[in-house]
Amino acid sequence: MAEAQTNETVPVTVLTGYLGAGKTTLLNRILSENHGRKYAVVINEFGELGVDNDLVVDTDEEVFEMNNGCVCCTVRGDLIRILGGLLRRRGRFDGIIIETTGLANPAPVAQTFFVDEDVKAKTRLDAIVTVVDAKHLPQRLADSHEAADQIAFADVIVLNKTDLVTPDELAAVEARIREINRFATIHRAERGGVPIAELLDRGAFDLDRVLAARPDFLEDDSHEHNEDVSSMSFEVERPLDPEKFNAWISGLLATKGQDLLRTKGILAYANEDRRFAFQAVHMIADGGFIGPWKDGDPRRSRIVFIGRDLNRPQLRRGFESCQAT
Ligand SMILES: Nc1nc2c(ncn2[C@@H]2O[C@H](COP(=O)(O)OP(=O)(O)OP(=O)(O)O)[C@@H](O)[C@H]2O)c(=O)[nH]1
Repeated sequence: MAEAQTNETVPVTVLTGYLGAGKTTLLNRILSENHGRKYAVVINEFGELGVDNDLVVDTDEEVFEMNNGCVCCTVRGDLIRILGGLLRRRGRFDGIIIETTGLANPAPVAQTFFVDEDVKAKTRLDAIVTVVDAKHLPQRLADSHEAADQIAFADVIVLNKTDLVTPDELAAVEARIREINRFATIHRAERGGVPIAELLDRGAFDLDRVLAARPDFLEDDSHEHNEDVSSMSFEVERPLDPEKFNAWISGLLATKGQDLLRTKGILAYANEDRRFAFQAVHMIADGGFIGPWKDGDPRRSRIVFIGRDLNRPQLRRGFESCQAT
C-alpha cells in the first residue's frame, strides 16, 4: 500500500491571481475544510518583510515560505529545492498547493513541472487556479498585463468578491474573462466559497492545449514585470495606538488608495495579546484579531505596501507616528 502510494505522482495546484484578489482567503478555506486530505503549501510572497505566513490559518499542514522575489523568476531555484525536499517525504501529504505572488506570471511556474526532470517524474500539474477580484478586474486589465496572463493560463477561475459588484457588473466582468480564456471553468464566489472538489484534483491542466496556444511554452521563460510596482515594508518596536493607526491609515487610503494596490500589516496594539491583521486592496480595507503572538516571536508591528509611487520616508514616518506614547 505504502509502496503503491509512493509510486504515484503528486498533484500540484498553482493558485494564482492579482494582488489582493483573494488567494489566501481561498487557501485558508481549503486548509480549514474537513476534506480528509492533507496538503503541503508553498507560499511565495512579494515584499521585503513576510506577513503572509501570519495570515494563513494555523493547521498541521506543512507551510513553506519563499520571500523576496517572484516565483516566476528569481526564486524558481528555491521552488525546485522546496519541491525536492517535499518529494522526499511524499507519503505525508496528498497534494501540493503553490500560492504565487499577485504579480507572478503562471507560465514559468507551470514550466517548472515539465522542464525539471526530477520534479516532472514525481509530480503532475493538476490545475492552475486563478482568483479574480470582480470589483477591480476592469482596472487591472487596463493597467497591468499580469492580470490578463493569469486569466489566460487558468484552468479554473474563481470569480471572487461578487458581493462588491452589481449583477450587471458581474456579467460584464465574466464576459471580459471569457474573451481572454474560452476554456477555463468559472466559479462565481464570495470569499472563495467554491466546493473544494471543484478546485483540487481536477486533472484540468492540459499541456497539449497550452502548446497549441503557445508553442514556445516549454522553452520561453522570458517575461516582464510591471516595473512601476514596488513593495515597501516597515517595522516598529513599540506597540501601536489603534486610534492613531486608524486615523493615519484611513487618511492614507483616502488620498493614496488609487496607487496602493495592496496593504498588509500584522500589528501589535498596546495592551493586547493578540495580533491584529490589517488588510486593504486600494481603498477597501478590513482587519481583525488573529491568534496570539507566538512564543519567542518579537511583538513588533509590520506593514507592507505594494503599489506605485510609494514615498518611503513619508510612509515610514506615518507608521512610526502610530506608536503609543
Ligand atoms: N468583500 C470581499 N472581500 C474579500 C473577498 N475575498 C477576500 N476578501 C478580502 O480581500 C482582501 C485580500 O484577500 P486575500 O485573500 O488576502 O488576497 P490575496 O490574493 O491572497 O492577496 P495577496 O497575497 O496580497 O496578493 C482581504 O482583506 C480579504 O478579507 C470577497 O469575496 N469579498
